[in-house]
Amino acid sequence: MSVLVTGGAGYIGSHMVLALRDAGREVVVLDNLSTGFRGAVPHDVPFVEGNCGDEDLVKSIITEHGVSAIIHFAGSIVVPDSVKDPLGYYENNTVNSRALIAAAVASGIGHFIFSSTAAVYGEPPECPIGEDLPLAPISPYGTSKLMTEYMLKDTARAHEIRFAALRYFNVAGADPEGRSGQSSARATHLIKIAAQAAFGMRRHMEIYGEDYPTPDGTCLRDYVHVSDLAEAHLLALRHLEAGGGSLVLNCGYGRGYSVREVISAVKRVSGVDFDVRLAERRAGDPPALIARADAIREVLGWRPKNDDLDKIVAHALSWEGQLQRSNVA
Ligand SMILES: NC(=O)c1ccc[n+]([C@@H]2O[C@H](COP(=O)([O-])OP(=O)(O)OC[C@H]3O[C@@H](n4cnc5c(N)ncnc54)[C@H](O)[C@@H]3O)[C@@H](O)[C@H]2O)c1
Ligand SMILES: O=c1ccn([C@@H]2O[C@H](COP(=O)(O)OP(=O)(O)O[C@H]3O[C@H](CO)[C@H](O)[C@H](O)[C@H]3O)[C@@H](O)[C@H]2O)c(=O)[nH]1
Repeated sequence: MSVLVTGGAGYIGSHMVLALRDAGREVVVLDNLSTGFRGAVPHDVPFVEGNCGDEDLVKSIITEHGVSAIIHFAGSIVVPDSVKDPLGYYENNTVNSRALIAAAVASGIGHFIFSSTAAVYGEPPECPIGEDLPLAPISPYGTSKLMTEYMLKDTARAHEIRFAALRYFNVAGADPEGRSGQSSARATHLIKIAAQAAFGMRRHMEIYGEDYPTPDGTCLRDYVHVSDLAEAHLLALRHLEAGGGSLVLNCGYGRGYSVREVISAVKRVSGVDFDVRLAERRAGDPPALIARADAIREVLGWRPKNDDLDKIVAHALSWEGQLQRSNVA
């Protein structure tokens, strides 16, 4: 029995493919390569280039590869882009997810794991953020993801399918063995940008606002290592396969670091004192997003191995170095 990974050529999906293979599972990847890289998927893993919203294609992959579970990473992920192009985001994140879920139901798939996000909470009234806080996304990106959570909940009531929606906080780092990492040069994420600055690929970087109500005035985020996140999906898959019920869980460590603390860590670990400037606040950035993280540990027995900011930064830098060497070569 095989696991279908949509978006498996992307940043998080490629780490999932590695984790599944390391666990001895059969995998097939479906990705349209809009932001992913063919080279991120090992050559001995079956790869189909196409749209996860193509129901007939998904059904044929399920039949051909004997798929028993789907892990769905495919989607569009840049929050400000979703504000400029809401219908594009609803199309790719919600409409295509609907088609994927329909293909799963029609093909008798019993287990479905979905990449949700802390963005479903919007600007939460309290922090750390428990799963039971109000769901009030403030961007089309967050809403497009929440709508997929709702579709899964309703579908699981009506059909023989159970799901896990994992609400990721800030995903960062790279495979500790150097097999994958965040490859998109256009990435907007803080640690990726700071790593690019450390390698001289940017002349400087900016801090978006230092007048937030936080200890040093910059935003607090809960940075979770991408390999720990992949491990959480494996545990969620085992939970569903063992007959466990559907789940909605935060995936973070429950500790926040400020933008300044992250930049200091990148400077300390890289040994490079790159230029950092102060800029205006970026629209839509909540001051603090920190997970209440006990449920995932209790329910799934998740024991992250990389819960350490310097380690996350070291792995991100190591991957950035590999990327740079391969671009120069
Ligand atoms: N990176 C984060 O911090 C973060 C946080 C919360 C949630 N997420 C979610 O995790 C998932 C993966 O994010 P990522 O950071 O790896 O992004 P990514 O852009 O690296 O990966 C997305 C992958 O999906 C593919 N894709 C996009 N639309 C597709 C479609 N219609 N059909 C087939 N393939 C398609 C892309 O080519 C890419 O390989 C996304 O759903 C995202 O919303 C990410
Ligand atoms: O060059 C930069 C980049 C980021 N930041 C700041 O660093 C913090 C983290 O920003 P990221 O862009 O790395 O991450 P976000 O918190 O905006 O968002 C990420 O996490 C969210 C959930 O927490 C969503 O899932 C979203 O998809 C994902 O990009 C923010 O305060 C941001 O303003 C800077 O100061 N300078």
